[in-house]
Amino acid sequence: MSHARDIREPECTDDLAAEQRYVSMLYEKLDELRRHTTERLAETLRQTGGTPQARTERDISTTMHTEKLSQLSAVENGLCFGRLDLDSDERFYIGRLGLFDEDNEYEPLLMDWRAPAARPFYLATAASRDGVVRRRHIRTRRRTVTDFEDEVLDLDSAEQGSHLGLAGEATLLAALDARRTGQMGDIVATIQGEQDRIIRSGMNGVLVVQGGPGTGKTAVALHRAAYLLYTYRQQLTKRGVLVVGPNSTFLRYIGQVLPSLGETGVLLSTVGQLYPGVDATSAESDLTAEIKGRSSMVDVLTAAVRDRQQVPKDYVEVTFDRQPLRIDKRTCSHARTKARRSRKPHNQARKVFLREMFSALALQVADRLGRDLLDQRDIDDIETELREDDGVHKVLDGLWPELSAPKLLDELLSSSERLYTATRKRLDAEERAALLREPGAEWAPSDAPLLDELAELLGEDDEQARREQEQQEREELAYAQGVLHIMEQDEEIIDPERLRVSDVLDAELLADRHRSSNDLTAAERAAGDRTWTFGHVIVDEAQELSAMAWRVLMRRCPSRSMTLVGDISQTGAAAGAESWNEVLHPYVADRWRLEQLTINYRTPGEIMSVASPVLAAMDTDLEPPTSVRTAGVEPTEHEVDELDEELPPLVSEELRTVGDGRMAVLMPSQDLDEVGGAIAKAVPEAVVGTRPDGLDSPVVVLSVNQTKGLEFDSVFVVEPSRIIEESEHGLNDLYVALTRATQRLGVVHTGELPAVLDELGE
Ligand SMILES: Nc1ncnc2c1ncn2[C@@H]1O[C@H](COP(=O)(O)OP(=O)(O)OP(=O)(O)O)[C@@H](O)[C@H]1O
Repeated sequence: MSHARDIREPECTDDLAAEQRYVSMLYEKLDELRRHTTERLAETLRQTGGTPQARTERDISTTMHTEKLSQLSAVENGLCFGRLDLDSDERFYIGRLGLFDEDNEYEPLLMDWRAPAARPFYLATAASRDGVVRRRHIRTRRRTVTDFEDEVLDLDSAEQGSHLGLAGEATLLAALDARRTGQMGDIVATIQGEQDRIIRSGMNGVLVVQGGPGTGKTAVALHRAAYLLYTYRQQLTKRGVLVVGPNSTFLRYIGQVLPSLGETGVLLSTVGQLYPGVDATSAESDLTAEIKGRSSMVDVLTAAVRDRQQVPKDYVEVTFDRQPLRIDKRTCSHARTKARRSRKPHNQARKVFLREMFSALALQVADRLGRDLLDQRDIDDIETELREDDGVHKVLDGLWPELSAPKLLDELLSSSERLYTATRKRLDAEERAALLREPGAEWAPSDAPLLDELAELLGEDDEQARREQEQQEREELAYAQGVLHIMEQDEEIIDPERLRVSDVLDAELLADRHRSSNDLTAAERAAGDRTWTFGHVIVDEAQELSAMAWRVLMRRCPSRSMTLVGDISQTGAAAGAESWNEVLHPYVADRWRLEQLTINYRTPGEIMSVASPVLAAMDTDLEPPTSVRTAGVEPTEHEVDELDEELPPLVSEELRTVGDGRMAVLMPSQDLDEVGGAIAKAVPEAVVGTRPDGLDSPVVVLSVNQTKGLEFDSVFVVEPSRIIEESEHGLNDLYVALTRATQRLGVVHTGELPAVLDELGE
């Protein structure tokens, strides 16, 4: 039972008509705003520039109008979804953005859901009304009002209240019962009280949101991003917001939520994409990922870098100025010590090493020529010649090479000698063997944090970056000159009398325009810049991150303004977290706040009865979340002899029941190729693994760790015993798999069911 009381009486058709009139007026307003913004944008684009300042202003206006337009088109569906009637007889409509009546002193016509005054829509209860008499949930399809649900907040209705204290229960349940589409939708019309408190929590410091499966952690995290961007727009537009998710399938799944809320200034990334230019997705064993995730890898990488700062055993001889020149151990050791003592990163300390070496070698040459006969200028000349000598350079490059993170890591992981030198104090032989791989092998997700760490240890070579920037500017100018040339030729052919392009536009101006048309949002610029620091960082499935991944994220967020959402009982990664304190203590000690979500919106009661004993079997004191609803369907159990033969027909049959919904078959990763292959052969709609089209297909076959954060109308969990045995966090994995379904669950197995699923057998 809800505390919602439907007060629609016979006059409700009038009410519906009245709401339709109001909502239609809002859409007219929206159309008008779109027209106006389109005109302004066209006007701005027509301006040719003039002074640099005018050009900058034009570019800013262009970006502003373009963003405004995409925001206005994003709010088309469900523009208005609520109404608040207050004690004061005032009435507010709540929606996806704010609309005002310019002709009437900017009276609010529609209040943005994030505005402080809209808050009672999510929080007011009969016991704590906050001036609200009635809350109305308005449901629309396209621009038509189809229905509404009223809650009258008085003590009478409080007595009938739902024990879970849900707001807009009928609207909420309708949203939860809807078929899944393969894309996560926003929940802006039905955010619940405990979620709202998290969404609107202040931006400073680290906020951890712990919640069991289906409690809306992902939804809350994304709505929080939208709320923070609205409330702290100035700060956050400049630095951007980073949202980190467990894999690219998940990012595709959540990709539409923020745009549907009109927010585009957010960078979505996996850990494997945090090092610019790399999309690390290659598979690796749990052991390898776990070792690479350890914080002691910092020492390993430091040792690997030092190993590349060599001195000769005795000496190396090169010919300089037709005479032999000895580059000896003592000189090199001295230069290396000086360079290391500079405490600069490797590539910058290299300059110190070279300076020391060239000056020592110049003196050596001067001695040979007779130093008494030379003055300082002569010695400087010798040094210049040494610097320009390829032979000398080659030797010094070998002793202290300039390194890039990808090159060093690749050379380290593909050489057993280098690995031994860097890890002998930290790893045993078996662990070392787990790290060894082929040269040039694809990067795995756990490599990205190592690349980032190495980039820190190596340092950027600014000179190189500057040279590249200058080169790029020269190329842009040459390109612009080329464009002008072609345009002029065309014009000459068409009309020699006409005003020529070059009369109004020179190449530099054109190049400049080309550059500024590359005007990127903070999120886009951040994606290509390893040293970018974000205004706020949100991590979903945060329990999966390794110690090394946390180091990268903390570097990206020196202000420590972060929201971390996750569930310790769902930790699957071998390098993942056992407790939030263990993760955060090294960075913020105990200065972090914890919020908990307790209501499960996804998994129906019948399925949670099967999943809860799995949680109870783990070494945790976490409670399972309370399901908000039942589905009216009991989970099923299917014992089979041959998976390859018997599973595909079961899947086909289930697909017929699911209709136009989505289904997933989840299994141990070791079975994915064979059993997945058999399903794909027999069920043409099936997609196996994390192909981009997987979420759009009626049925997808995934391993458990590929299913993190996702949900489906119906789920088959295959071989639960093997899921438990397959990894160190096997029970957690089974718990994740069992809690992915919104309606129906089937468990398919060959041998005995594990004891934790006794409930199912009964
Ligand atoms: N207030 C709400 N109104 C409507 N739907 C909601 C609400 N809260 C959560 N949901 C829905 O419940 C489902 C589960 O939410 P979500 O995926 O955010 O949970 P989660 O805690 O991240 O789950 P997990 O940890 O198991 O991945 C989603 O379909 C989401 O849209």
